[in-house]
Amino acid sequence: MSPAQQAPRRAQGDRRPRPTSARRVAFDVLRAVQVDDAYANLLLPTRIRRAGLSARDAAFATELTYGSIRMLGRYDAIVGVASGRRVDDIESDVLDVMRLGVHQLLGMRTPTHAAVSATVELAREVGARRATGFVNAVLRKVAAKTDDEWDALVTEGRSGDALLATRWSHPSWVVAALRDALAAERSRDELAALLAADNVAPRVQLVALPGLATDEDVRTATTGPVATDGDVTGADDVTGTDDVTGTDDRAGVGDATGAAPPVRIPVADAGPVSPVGIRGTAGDPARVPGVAAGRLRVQDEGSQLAALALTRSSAVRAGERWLDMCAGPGGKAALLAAEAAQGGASLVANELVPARAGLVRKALATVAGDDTVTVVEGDGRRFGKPGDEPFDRILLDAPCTGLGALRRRPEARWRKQPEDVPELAALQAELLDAAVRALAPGGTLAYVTCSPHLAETRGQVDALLARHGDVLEQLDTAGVVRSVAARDPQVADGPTVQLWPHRTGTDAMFVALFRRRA
Ligand SMILES: C[S@@+](CC[C@H](N)C(=O)[O-])C[C@H]1O[C@@H](n2cnc3c(N)ncnc32)[C@H](O)[C@@H]1O
Repeated sequence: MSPAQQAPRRAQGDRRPRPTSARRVAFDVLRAVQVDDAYANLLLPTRIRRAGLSARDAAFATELTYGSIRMLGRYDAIVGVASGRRVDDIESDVLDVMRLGVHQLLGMRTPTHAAVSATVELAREVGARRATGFVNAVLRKVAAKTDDEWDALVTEGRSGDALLATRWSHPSWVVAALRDALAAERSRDELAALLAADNVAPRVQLVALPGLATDEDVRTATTGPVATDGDVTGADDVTGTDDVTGTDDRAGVGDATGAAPPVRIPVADAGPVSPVGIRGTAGDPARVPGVAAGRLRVQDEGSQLAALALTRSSAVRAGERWLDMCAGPGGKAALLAAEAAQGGASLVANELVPARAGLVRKALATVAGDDTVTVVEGDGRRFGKPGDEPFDRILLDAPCTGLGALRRRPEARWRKQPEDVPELAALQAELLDAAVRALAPGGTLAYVTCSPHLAETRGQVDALLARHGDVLEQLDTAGVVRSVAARDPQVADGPTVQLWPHRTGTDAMFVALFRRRA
């Protein structure tokens, strides 16, 4: 049993400060996510370091934190049934303690005694002493049933999106949005597999920057145990995701009617889908020499394909001018810069938020010199004014709901609201208008989102063509992505591309390519 699973015994009267346990780290991060709107993937590595957790306890804290946040909706339903109370009536710190306990019992298979006693101890430690009896009683009830039995109980009387939302711990509006996006490519029957994939911890993926990464970099990056996103302690671009290699054998859903065949997430470790991607990274990527030197970067392979779809859709002519309109924190800009340097093009990387522009500068510092890249700060909507020099290739990786990256951002599914969509869609449309203005005749525009929400993807493209169909021509994006990819990216035919985590093990990136008529 690891120290994380056993409450330390201390002599009476021992006044030394108690070492921070893995469970306490997970509790503190869960609280900060709820109360201060913190981001788990940014806060957790700091807290783990500060607590001095061993590698094993760090892994325990990571799974406990991420898993509890992802499965929060489902666990609240279980706590509601087990306690006989509305979760809204349970004090929030006590509820957080119980969420962590339920994840140990149902999500991590921690032995019942260890999970219950250590969670009761945690309640005491965080000042919820008054509730230790309640926590103990509820967790014992939870432990008395299997996950499948709980599934039947919490989904009883529910159907359609409400059933899927509870079973797979997604808000109903997100389930509906994902269903609509799959239905748009006649893949509605993949919904359960997608929802299940969103709940699997992603593995880190790296990009080997063209012209910079060496064979030795790639070799040293792939030797050793596989890391998940939570192991990333030092990379500034925490965009790693991966294959859905887990198998979730909880009774699943075949459709929204509640029939429950098991959902098997495909074991998709067929090697990288990006020609410059690396999967199966060894240990903490921040300690990989090529990453430390900036020749390799943590980056989801969907993001890599999106960037390469722009840079490799046609041969690069020396002297081309490229623009990354919304570049922060600089993941795609780094790949664009490496590609630009290879082809003799130059890149302007723009970002609205100064702190994020700083991250872009940092990302580009080791990739290309000032003759190749310029980082500028400001609103992307200012581009394309009369008299401005146009760009030959533009990447608009637009601010979006991020519903395509729910595996990596565990709290995102609970934080985004349906009301965010129209506001973001309006901004995306204005940025697209600016991109069209700024595009040179014959130039290529890549519109990219890490969201599959139709209002941000196909809907946005239809509206763009309605406004600018006279000057814009749609390219065969599916053909381009297939030609760029290292293996079949499993995308539907058509002028736009939607990647999916349950198919390719990438984020659900959307890509649409356009050419400005000469
Ligand atoms: C999806 S992220 C871009 C991710 C980036 N391409 C990468 O691969 O690392 C969108 C970025 O757009 C920025 N942004 C939001 N509104 C903007 C605007 N009006 N003009 C320019 N950038 C904006 C956000 O701050 C955010 O950094």
